[in-house]
Amino acid sequence: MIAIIKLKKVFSKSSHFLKGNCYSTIKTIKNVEIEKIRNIGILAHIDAGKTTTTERMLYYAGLINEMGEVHHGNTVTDYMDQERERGITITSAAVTFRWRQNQINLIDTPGHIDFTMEVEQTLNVLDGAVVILDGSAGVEAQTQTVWRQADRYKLPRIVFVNKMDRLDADIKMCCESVENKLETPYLLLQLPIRENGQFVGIIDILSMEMLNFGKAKDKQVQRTRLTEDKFPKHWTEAALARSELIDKLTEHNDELANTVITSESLENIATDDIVRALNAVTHSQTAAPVLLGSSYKNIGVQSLMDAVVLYLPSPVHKNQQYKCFEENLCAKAFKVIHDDQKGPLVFFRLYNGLLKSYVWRYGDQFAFCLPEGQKEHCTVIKKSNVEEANLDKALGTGITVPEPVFFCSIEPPSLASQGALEQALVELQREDPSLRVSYDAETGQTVLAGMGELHLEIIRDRILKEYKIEADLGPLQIAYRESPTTAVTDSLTVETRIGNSKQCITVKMSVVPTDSKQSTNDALKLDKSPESASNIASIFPKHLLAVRQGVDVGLSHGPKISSQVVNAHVVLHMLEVGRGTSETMMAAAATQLVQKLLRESGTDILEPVMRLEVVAPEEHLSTVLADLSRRRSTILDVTVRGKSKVVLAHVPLSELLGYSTILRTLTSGTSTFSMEFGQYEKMSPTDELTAIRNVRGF
Ligand SMILES: Nc1nc2c(ncn2[C@@H]2O[C@H](COP(=O)(O)OP(=O)(O)OP(=O)(O)O)[C@@H](O)[C@H]2O)c(=O)[nH]1
Repeated sequence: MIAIIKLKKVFSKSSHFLKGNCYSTIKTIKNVEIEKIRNIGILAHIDAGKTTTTERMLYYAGLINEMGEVHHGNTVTDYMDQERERGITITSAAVTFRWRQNQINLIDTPGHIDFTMEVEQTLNVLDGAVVILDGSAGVEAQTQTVWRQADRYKLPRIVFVNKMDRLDADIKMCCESVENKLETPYLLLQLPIRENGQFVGIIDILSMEMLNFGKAKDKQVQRTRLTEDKFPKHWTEAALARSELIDKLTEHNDELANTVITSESLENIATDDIVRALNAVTHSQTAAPVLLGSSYKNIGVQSLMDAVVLYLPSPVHKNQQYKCFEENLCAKAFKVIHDDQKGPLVFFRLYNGLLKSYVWRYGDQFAFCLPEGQKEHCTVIKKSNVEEANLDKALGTGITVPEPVFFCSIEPPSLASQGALEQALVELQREDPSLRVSYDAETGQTVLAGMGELHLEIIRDRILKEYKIEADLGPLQIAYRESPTTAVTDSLTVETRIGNSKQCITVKMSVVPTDSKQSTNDALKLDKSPESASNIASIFPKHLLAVRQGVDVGLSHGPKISSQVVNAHVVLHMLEVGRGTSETMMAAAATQLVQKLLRESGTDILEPVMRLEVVAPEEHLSTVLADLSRRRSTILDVTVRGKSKVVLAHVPLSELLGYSTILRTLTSGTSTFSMEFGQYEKMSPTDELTAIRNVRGF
């Protein structure tokens, strides 16, 4: 049995469709052969039309009777209040529907970079994906990001070029952008039909048919065979595109290449042979099939659903990786949602075995949820009877949690609501690993760190609406980092006397700058040199743990602006602890020494630099460039996209606060932008001074 299972009541607050329908996946699964299941995600740049396309799919599958629209705030998958109000997807939503005897489990994902964590969690459990492009924009910045993410999970993909009804839509440009920007050969399967400039239908170049999708609510697609005498223009175009497709496919598929060699002409190649080759090529991810349409105008969505079934893999392939579990149950948790009554609910995909109760692996822990009605909801299973090596191979390394680049303090409206706020933050953080919550002992404040302005704004909104707490958010601040400039070594001895007992500790450590690519998780290293070896070997594990914790605290506050220290290792050379010395004191001594070392070494401030893409009409290009030059930016490229110019630049995040309003004002609302985190970069001395002044508030 395999499924993406959504647990009961997840959507109970607002979704008309999902009410009472929550176990449907499990029920239908029993009647569907595994080869007929598709676990897919919809991925794209913001506003390409993911939610609109999903809504059409649900309608054609017969799951809903009316199609919702994003601008009416009534789509099935944008179910949160914040999504409906803002017309954007914030959280992934899973829906299940039947399509021509197949079962499609589909996850609609957010396009905005601030919610990239949602995409990452989702990709972890999919078998394939539909990547949607805006027909007038082609591959955009966030498309490249999600494509790279999908590459990491080796997901077979098909591309759907949406918004072909727009006058500036250009299928050729879109295909070329797939090849150039995603570095993936495209396999174009359809051509647009335009009448008086209007997009009215599609030519299927495999079957050599014209597809007419009728009026808005029609579910039937009318197919008309293309013949040379009746439709000479379309026929010629389609015949040419078909031979180009076969030609390209033979480069990636030997079986089709052999068929072509033995066949008299390309026209004789059977559609089934092409479909088989397309299926193999898509699975191997050597090229991507491209389909087109306009979801909003209800053109092409049924063909896209057919393509999902034809070209994207069933779970069978991935399941092979989990055979090592034999009779054991294996499932991968990918999403947690909090329900008012039931507490945390976990979405997971089941790979192997039989589901009797709920089991998941989250991070490096296995958790086992007992069936409903039993008090104890969660127990951690420390050991599995599956070999660790097999387990890691099957489950992979898990998701990558992006670095937060913004933070702000959060305070409850009154002391009485402190507990409720803490609980809300625990729950929100469990749902969203890209939200970090910490306590700053120096200021006594709770600090939220997140992916962007919108991310933290949505968190505040959710605290207000879902938890009814009017929390105060401090001003948004940039998450700077500090890195040590030189290696330094020092030691520290601390002695205290409480009553008759004396506590004493001597510790010697170094702070060593490292390459930025080296992980700073687990920053403490042990000195393996002969002089230190015997002392290090004699340290009790619990003492080492205390030192490790102390080092982490020491690194969390750099000497310049109290920001996280990165690109550093701390090497422990020696630890001597007097009898009766507490672990708290050991940790405190380690913290004190690390901070002393950092002061001695001195630190550089690093700032987050974003990859910014601005799409502006030609007449506003010079204004946009002039403004960017005042923002310490590096212009990487300026390209043409239809009638617009696309500017790609590296810009420090601190220069982009409130950029959406600025760009709107500068270009009278005609331009759009998107940005993603690029890297941390060292600041110049003058910029450092400005940053220090800003952080310290003078
Ligand atoms: N002209 C045109 N507009 C479309 C089409 N499909 C979607 N739209 C519009 O584009 C806007 C964005 O559509 P969505 O479906 O919300 O896009 P999305 O990719 O889900 O957006 P996010 O989830 O917020 O990233 C909405 O106003 C849609 O009505 C289309 O085929 N043609």
